[in-house]
Amino acid sequence: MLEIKNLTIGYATAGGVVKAVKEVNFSVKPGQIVGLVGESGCGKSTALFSIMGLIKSPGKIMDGEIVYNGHNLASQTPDQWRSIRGKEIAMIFQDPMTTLNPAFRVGKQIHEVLQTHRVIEPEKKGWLERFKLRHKEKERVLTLMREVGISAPEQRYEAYPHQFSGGMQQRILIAMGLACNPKLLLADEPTTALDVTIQAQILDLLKRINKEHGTSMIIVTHDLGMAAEFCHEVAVMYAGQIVERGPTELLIANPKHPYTKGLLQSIPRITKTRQRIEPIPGTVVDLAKLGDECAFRARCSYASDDCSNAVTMTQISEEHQVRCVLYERGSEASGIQQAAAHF
Ligand SMILES: Nc1ncnc2c1ncn2[C@@H]1O[C@H](COP(=O)(O)OP(=O)(O)OP(=O)(O)O)[C@@H](O)[C@H]1O
Repeated sequence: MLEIKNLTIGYATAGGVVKAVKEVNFSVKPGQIVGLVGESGCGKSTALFSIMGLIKSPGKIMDGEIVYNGHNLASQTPDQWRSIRGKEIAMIFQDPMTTLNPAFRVGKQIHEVLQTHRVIEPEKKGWLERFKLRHKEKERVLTLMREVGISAPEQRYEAYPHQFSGGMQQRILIAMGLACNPKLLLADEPTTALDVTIQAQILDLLKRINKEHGTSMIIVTHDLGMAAEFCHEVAVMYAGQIVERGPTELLIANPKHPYTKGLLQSIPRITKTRQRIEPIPGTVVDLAKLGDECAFRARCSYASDDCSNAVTMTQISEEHQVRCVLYERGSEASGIQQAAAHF
């Protein structure tokens, strides 16, 4: 359904071009949920926004393809992009308060998505037909509100965003995303602004939508624990590159990259009392200063001189890939493979 091929996105800055996304490859199959996971500044949102055609200057797609159902979106005109945005591919943003317009009633805001894409085409232009169309569209809005768990939608249609809690506002955004029955839903940290119990409810809702409508999803999150529960596949990003990718169960049970391992060790677990959480030392490298070397080497306890060269993706098994010199072909000779075995 979606294949990202060798995608590189750069931002022009005073200090030169910063590659926020660098030679990224991943795919999404119909009905699949893929998680893009990593710390802040790793390029997750840039990768996600590019699929919606929302990279703005000084950002630019420098290389690669975004192939959606056989068409390369990266070479589309803004008009072509507009025709699929919201209809085929929709997006839920991180903070509902900045996405919803505080001056308009929520029902009207969901209604507007339907109007923009004309899911229900007017057969004729007479006043009766227009009245019937408006009625049908309002019914669709109420159905959407009910589907995302908003009770008494008839009354709440008329309410303003500030009259809803954070969780309910996020449900409104999900209803807007679903309005045109998209095949692919993109979510940028959809639960970050919510408290834990509400987070779980929103994730349950997204899971139900995925199961009932077969909607594929890409979820961007810094929380590997959340991705482990929610996604079929996980791609771990670091400094603009995917460093490990694979089916969730495989990747969680058998993480290969030191960064993935570090992310896993920093997840608190309530089942283990007095468990020691091991934060990853240091911070994400400054992308402007990054060359071809492994971007994680300064924070990695396994770093060696070999890490100063460009690192390619190594196929661990049919579906599991990792970008680390510990697993690169030829490393056996230098004995590094032994370190990997103990890792
Ligand atoms: N408008 C911009 N101008 C210059 N550089 C930018 C711009 N936007 C992003 N970047 C660069 O791209 C990098 C990746 O940003 P991006 O927002 O995609 O990361 P992220 O992993 O989604 O982080 P977050 O979770 O904080 O949104 C940033 O660290 C920054 O160096």
